[in-house]
Amino acid sequence: MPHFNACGGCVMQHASDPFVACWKAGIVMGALEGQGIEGEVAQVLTSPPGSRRRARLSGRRLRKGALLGFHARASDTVVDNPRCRILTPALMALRPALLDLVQLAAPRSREIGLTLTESPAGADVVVEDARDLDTALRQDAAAWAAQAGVARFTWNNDLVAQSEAPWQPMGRARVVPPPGAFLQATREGEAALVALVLDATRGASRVADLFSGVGTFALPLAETAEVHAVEGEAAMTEALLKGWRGAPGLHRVTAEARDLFRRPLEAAELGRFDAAVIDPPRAGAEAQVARLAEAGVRTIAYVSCNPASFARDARVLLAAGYRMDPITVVDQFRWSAHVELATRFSRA
Ligand SMILES: C[S@@+](CC[C@H](N)C(=O)[O-])C[C@H]1O[C@@H](n2cnc3c(N)ncnc32)[C@H](O)[C@@H]1O
Repeated sequence: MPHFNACGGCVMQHASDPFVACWKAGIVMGALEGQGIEGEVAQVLTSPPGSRRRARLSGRRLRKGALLGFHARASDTVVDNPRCRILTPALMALRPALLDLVQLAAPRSREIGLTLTESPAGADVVVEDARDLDTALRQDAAAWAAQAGVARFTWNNDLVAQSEAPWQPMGRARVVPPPGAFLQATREGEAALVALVLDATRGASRVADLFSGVGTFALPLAETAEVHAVEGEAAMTEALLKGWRGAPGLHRVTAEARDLFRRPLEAAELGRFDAAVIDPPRAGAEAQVARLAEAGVRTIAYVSCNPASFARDARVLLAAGYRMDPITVVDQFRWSAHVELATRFSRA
């Protein structure tokens, strides 16, 4: 653990897996207790080392060379980490090329952001806060992408090169997410969450997938149910629908770009669903959960990346008469303080 003391990506690399699992379960239990909820953590499913297939790193150009890594704890210092133990081997193999990219793209005065996503077609690389592209720099950037062998390369929202569409398997569909779009951080974590969601909604024939992203849950659900996916980013719903159209035989999937904080699905709209999946960002889904409770949707599979907002939303559902199943912690951010979980709420 050579970078454990400095790198902010991992705070618990010195601890055993059972200790970290227990610690994370304790964070969830603490959040529930804070809302006066008695709950149970049934299991903790931790993604293995070397499995993070999506990460946002920072890069800084130096007089000689470059730095590439996560930030130091509570600091804006970039910690260069040539032996990172969390990224996949394919992303680590890209590191020498990425250091060249930092030298090409970063202005002297500030760092750049690099969002890396592994796909079966090759890496999807996005740089942000990079130097402005002129003709010469665009050519250099395209040459970098060709030499690095990345599938797609986006520079300050500008598509510079694409040798192949960086698709992701979602059930039997193939989805090409927009550059930098959200994806579950590890394949193992995604598989665990999909299995939990499918299990929680088993038997449902019409499912609302709220905060659907590019279809991580919607497309596997469409094997057995009609799905209406709702997501804030139109580019993500478009990618989802394109993936669905390319996978004949699935049940009908419809999708809607909608801000679920300001305009949650109303109880009247929710009446036609016998199950809902909800996977909000860290803020939780206060407004949407209130409508789900009002509508009385029978089964709700809740996936959360923040135990505190989850516990607040859980309290609303429990007060409305729902029962909460034991919780599964899905740890895609091993050695960090980040905690994700999934459970089912149901009512008769
Ligand atoms: C935790 S991600 C889950 C995505 C998807 N369920 C998955 O597993 O890949 C949360 C999603 O909510 C979307 N989102 C964020 N704020 C939103 C809002 N106000 N209304 C609708 N969607 C929003 C994000 O774009 C992101 O795709």
